Amino acid sequence: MRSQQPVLLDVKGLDVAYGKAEVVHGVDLTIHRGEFVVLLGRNGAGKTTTLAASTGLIPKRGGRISLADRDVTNATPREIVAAGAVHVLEGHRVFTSLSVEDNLLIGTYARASGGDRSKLERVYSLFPEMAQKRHDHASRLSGGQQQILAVAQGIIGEPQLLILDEPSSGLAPVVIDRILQVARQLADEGVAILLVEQLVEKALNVADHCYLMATGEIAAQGSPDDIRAGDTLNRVFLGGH
Ligand SMILES: Nc1ncnc2c1ncn2[C@@H]1O[C@H](COP(=O)(O)OP(=O)(O)OP(=O)(O)O)[C@@H](O)[C@H]1O
Repeated sequence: MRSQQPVLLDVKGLDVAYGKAEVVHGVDLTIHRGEFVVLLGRNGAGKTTTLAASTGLIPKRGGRISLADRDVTNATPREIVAAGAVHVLEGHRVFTSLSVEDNLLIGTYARASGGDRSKLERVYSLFPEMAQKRHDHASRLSGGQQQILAVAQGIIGEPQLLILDEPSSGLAPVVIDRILQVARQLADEGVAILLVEQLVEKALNVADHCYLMATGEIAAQGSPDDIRAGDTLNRVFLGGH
């Protein structure tokens, strides 16, 4: 059964176009408080575009978006962050000329807790390797470590909704598992998670609810078990939908 918590993010009838090419058509997507939602689909299905339009990063052609009972359809990315949603972008890189710790502190400025050092310890306990490297320049981190730092930068702002666009890309399997585990832990603590992920089975293992996207539309939704049970996964990933 789907979460009974109140709806946190409500996307209705979202249409997005790049120039004349409409790539997202009539997408409806809801996330409840503390729910872990995964958005799956083949390359080019429109997942990243859906996230970016939902957080005000790219313009919408149509649709309405509400976040924590506020209409944020026309809100700027900054207003969306202030309303409680932090979006960690695909392939996000950090400020390489700053230390790990300064990069994290920037994350606290995203929300009202700006500059609050007390938030650092929590993130260091989730990602101990960041604690070890707290005084290193982010340029000295590997690509994978920078990716973890980007996720940590999102978490430290204590969002109500954390949006993660392919946080696993380029990471070793063991690191991917850790990031997904941390995201699951946050959801258990009441933070809603919206994850876009190519690693279908790993994502289904941690999510509460799944949306499958194909050619700019929601092709199916359900619990991970529902999604595994039907032929929808094959249809969306292998078929020509
Ligand atoms: N800036 C852009 N300008 C024009 N077309 C774009 C732009 N970004 C994405 N597209 C096109 O929009 C469609 C949806 O892309 P999008 O990146 O949202 O898909 P995706 O499901 O996130 O794929 P991936 O898993 O590869 O990131 C694709 O056909 C893509 O080529």
